[in-house]
Amino acid sequence: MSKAIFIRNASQLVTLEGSSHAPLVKEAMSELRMIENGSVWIEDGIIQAVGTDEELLAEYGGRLGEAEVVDATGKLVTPGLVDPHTHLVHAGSRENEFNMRLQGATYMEIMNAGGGIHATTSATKAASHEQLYQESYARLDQFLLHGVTTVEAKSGYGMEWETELKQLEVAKQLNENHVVDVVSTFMGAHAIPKEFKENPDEYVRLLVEEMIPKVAELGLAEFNDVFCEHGVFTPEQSRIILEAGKRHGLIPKIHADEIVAYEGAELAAEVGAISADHLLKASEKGLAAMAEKGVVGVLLPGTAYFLMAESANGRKMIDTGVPVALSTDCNPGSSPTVSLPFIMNLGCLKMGMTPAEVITAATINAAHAINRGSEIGSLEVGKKGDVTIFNVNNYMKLQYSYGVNHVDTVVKNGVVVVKGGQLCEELSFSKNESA
Ligand SMILES: N=CN[C@@H](CCC(=O)O)C(=O)O
Ligand SMILES: [Zn+2]
Repeated sequence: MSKAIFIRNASQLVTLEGSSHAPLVKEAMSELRMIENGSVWIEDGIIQAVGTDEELLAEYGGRLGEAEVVDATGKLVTPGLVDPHTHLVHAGSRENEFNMRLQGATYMEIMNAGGGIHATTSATKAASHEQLYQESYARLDQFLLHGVTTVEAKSGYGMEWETELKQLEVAKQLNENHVVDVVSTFMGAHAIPKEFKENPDEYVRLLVEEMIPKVAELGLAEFNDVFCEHGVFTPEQSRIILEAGKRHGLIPKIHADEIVAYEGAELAAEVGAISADHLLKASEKGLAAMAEKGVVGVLLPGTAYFLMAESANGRKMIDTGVPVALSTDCNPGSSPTVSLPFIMNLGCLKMGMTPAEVITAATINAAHAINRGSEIGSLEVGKKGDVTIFNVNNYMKLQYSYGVNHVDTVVKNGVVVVKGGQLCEELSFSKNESA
């Protein structure tokens, strides 16, 4: 059992209280439910009280000696950030492709020539379980240093059973051993493997009849994702794959309308996906359907930035009523970053979102995109003690002052794991010890 934590006197404490049941939409995305001079009492890993410092002192003043006090005077306190779309578990990097793209090659040209996702697939296949674990563990440390306490992680750099299994097992082990929570998605449908180029439907059959049932049976993923894109999986193939996942209890997610308009947003609404991600080219009809069905739009402005493409229109999506979340899309090809705060800055500057909206998008709405809205994403009684403290005194400054890591302290499951912007070395980062 961990010591109580008393975070005191934040200049702004963003609670986002009251939105655990459904993601926030439209104007409600700007309602941060902020408390000035705010404090939080966490015990046994769970938030016990949230209010002004005066209110909490009245309730817990007699127990001050029992708690580790974190002075947040002059600081911004938010729920631990949530990243709902990453390709965390992979081996290697692709700076050579970065160079090729700077000289005019496109992402799809590189992939169709056997690079891109295929290059990372080869590196991931060749890596041992231990290598993959260590590389991904180091990335999780970096996520934590940037204020992120929960990360979704997709497989998809195998596209054959053995390597998909290795990626999912690494993700499971990371979730067990690292303080950051890792939520798994099966993405065997990340590309058409080279061996199936002439007969992609045969690979779809393999996914539907063999891989998806095995993943579900082993309990290795909660979600099933597909790259629905011209030249990758067609909407019809995507529908077949997502429906198969549903039959096995895997919740659909979809990489939709990233490079060309392909009715991915419409498909997400039709199959009842929890989120549709990318959406750079999504149609108005598709976005309206997503808004109606409450499908979260996970926007990845870091990918557009890195691929030198025009960002998705976050402003229009919010005004249409789509619940919007933000993510790094951390992957070695189109977004090699772990900085969710930088992505939030891009949300403002490239997608017309406000500083308040991007906080909602990286906390409670991101939590809903991975079915965790009732556990994380807001600071309220009964939720996990996941808190990020920034060295700025107001939420607007977090986006205004960009390119700097403002994270001062991170509390995960009620334990201080980052202090003064550094990982706490005394912690072994084992969940069993921190919870
Ligand atoms: N678009 C497809 N998948 C990833 C990129 C993966 C890669 O290039 O390795 C994405 O979400 O951007
Ligand atoms: Zn992705």
